[in-house]
Amino acid sequence: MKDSSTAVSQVSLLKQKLNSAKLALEEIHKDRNEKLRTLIQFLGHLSLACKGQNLELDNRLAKLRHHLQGYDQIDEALPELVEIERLLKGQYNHTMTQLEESRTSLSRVISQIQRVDSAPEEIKKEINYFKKDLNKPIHTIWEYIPKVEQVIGFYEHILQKQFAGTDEHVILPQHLILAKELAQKISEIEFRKEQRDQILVMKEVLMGDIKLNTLLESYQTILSLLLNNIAREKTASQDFLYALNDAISVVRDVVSNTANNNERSQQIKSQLNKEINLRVDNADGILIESDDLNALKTALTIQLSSLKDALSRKEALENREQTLLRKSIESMRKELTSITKEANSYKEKLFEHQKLNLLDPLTQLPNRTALEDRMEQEFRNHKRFNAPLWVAVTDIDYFKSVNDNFGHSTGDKTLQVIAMALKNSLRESEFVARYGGEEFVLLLPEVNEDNIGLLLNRVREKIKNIPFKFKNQRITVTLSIGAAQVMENERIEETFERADAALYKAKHNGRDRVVIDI
Ligand SMILES: Nc1nc2c(ncn2[C@@H]2O[C@H](COP(=O)(O)OP(=O)(O)OP(=O)(O)O)[C@@H](O)[C@H]2O)c(=O)[nH]1
Repeated sequence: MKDSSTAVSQVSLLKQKLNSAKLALEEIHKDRNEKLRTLIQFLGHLSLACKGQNLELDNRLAKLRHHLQGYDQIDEALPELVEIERLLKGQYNHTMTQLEESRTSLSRVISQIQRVDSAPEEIKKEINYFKKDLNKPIHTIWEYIPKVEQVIGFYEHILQKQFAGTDEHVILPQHLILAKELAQKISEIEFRKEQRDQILVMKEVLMGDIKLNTLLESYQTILSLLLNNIAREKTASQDFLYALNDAISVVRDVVSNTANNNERSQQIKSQLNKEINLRVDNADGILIESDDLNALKTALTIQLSSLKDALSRKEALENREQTLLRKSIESMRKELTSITKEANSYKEKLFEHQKLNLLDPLTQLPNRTALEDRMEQEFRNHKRFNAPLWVAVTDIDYFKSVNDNFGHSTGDKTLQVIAMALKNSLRESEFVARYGGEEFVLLLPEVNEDNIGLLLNRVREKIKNIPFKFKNQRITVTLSIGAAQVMENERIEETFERADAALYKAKHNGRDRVVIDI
């Protein structure tokens, strides 16, 4: 009985121990599973980090993760671990060799950059430091990447500098057209005497093989010359206005001073008049009242001396007044003379300017604006007097070849000679203007239909016979001319268009001829 109860208690003790052993085992399992999970996670990250570097390593890491999923397969995982360790070592050596190779090629690149002479000094210094630093070994790819970035930075710097310094931008056909147009425009603008040489040089450059930068610089220079001229004109008119303003203030001061003086004089004068009247009244009273001649004499003498005194004060006052007035008039006259002079010179300048605005600066012939004015005027006369009026448009033949073969300045001189010859071949009442480029327009009033052909052919022959000699070569320059007469109920602009169309025909039919639109 005693034994059985001992056995029961022993069994119960053993049960207890078994239970607690079970619990402890569960605890160990739990702990192991957690550690395995962490290990698998770690392997997952490791696989990701190594992915793509070595295919075998990738596979083995995946296998290892798989083995570790089950406790039973842990033993199978051990040989995998040894293999992975071997592969990792190999991978490390491979990476180190690659890094060393990359470091050597980076050194080569940097030596090449060092050879770029145009590199800025500060960059050259930085490159030197960088090259020294590159002698130290590189252990990881993460040390290598910033170095590559630095080299790219050096390249960028040098390229930027080179692009900024270069003026070899590509010049396109439209740039050349712009350059020619600019040359043309500046021949139509009147520049100041001291600016003309600069403009001539610029024109020559613009007509030649120009670079884009030079074209931009020319635009900039012309703009600043024009702005400078505008500013000068503004200053001239401002100066005149200031002078006018000063003169007006002086005159206003003189007038107001004179008015003040006058007022004061008037007051003194009226006092003096009162005093004089009083003295005369007193003298009257004395004459009436006095019986004694001696007393009368004495009293009158006193009154007369006071009267004399008042009169001489009045005279002095009037003299002073006159002097002041003379002075005022004199200073006003001076101011007016000076302002008249100023106004005259300003008027002259304006007139000159107006004249210049109507003149073509190269040929000194009336320009297109002047032509438009004259056309209106001639058209009015034609309407009023019912007299014939002709418009002739003329253009130099193959003028481009003069420029191309002998230079633009020879072209300019040719234009000047032809312009003069055209002007000299016309009568006083006739008119010629430079319409633009190598085109001229003639207005011919009072020429009848029978004579127009003769007249224009004479002009054409005259130009053809000018003995031009360029580079020791005798050159004949010819004109093509188109003409039309103003018809009834026609605007002069329409006549112009018909004359222009006739010129086109003259060109088309072989040039050096006159075509009249009838
Ligand atoms: N030197 C100079 N040349 C000018 C001026 N204005 C226009 N030209 C030139 O005149 C030439 C006109 O050429 P085109 O319109 O081709 O005519 P073209 O050579 O005269 O030939 P056709 O008119 O067909 O007979 C261009 O080369 C212009 O540059 C100027 O003020 N000075």
